Amino acid sequence: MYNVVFVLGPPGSGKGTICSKIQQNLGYVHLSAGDLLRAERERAGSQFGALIENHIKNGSIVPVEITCSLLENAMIASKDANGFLIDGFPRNEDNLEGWKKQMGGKVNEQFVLFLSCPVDVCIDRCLHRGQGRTDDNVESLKKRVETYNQQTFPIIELFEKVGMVREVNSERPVTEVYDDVVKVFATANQK
Ligand SMILES: Nc1ncnc2c1ncn2[C@@H]1O[C@H](COP(=O)(O)OP(=O)(O)OP(=O)(O)O)[C@@H](O)[C@H]1O
Ligand SMILES: Nc1ccn([C@@H]2O[C@H](COP(=O)(O)O)[C@@H](O)[C@H]2O)c(=O)n1
Ligand SMILES: [Mg+2]
Repeated sequence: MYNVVFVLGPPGSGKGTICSKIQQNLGYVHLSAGDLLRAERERAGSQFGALIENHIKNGSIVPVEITCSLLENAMIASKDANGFLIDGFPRNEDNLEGWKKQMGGKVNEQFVLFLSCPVDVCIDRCLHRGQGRTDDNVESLKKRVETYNQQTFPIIELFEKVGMVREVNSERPVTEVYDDVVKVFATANQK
């Protein structure tokens, strides 16, 4: 059974940055739902390229059947990992229900790492990220934040109700954020 940690937080809260450090040091494999969708968008012959780009530009959420299959295929391709960091998923009810349907019984969900950071700081980070993302502009960011507030935060609250959320304030320098995240993993893995 795969160990899974969901990593959630507003756009630009530092999910990818922290996940890549955990991957380097703790042996978890980092799977970013957004990165997998961007790779599928670029894949020659994909039937989903235009649909994915439309959702990404509008900050809306791609149907779970597409995203969950990309995640499961990536997990199968790294089946010897200690565990997986599922970055940016589940983002809404459709994601959560689809995941349960497709992955229920196949995974051990350890906890949800919630990187909390004020939205104005997050937006500023995205606008200065310099990766040429088609959604790092003021118009798309407004929509992404709205989607986060209306659809993703309620999912975090659902996980909170069942005691699965570990919140780390990611407004601080990366080294400080990472130190706290390592403590969260140490506690979870000593059980
Ligand atoms: N703690 C931090 N302090 C300052 N800058 C940070 C911090 N964490 C990440 N950054 C920077 O902010 C930008 C966004 O970080 P990152 O891509 O990790 O966020 P994300 O949560 O994955 O965003 P998205 O949801 O848009 O994919 C990057 O340029 C990154 O270098
Ligand atoms: N579960 C998800 C995750 C992402 N998306 C789409 O990708 C965009 C970028 O995601 P990042 O995590 O890389 O910021 C996001 O705004 C969505 O359009 C998705 O549909 N479902
Ligand atoms: Mg990211």
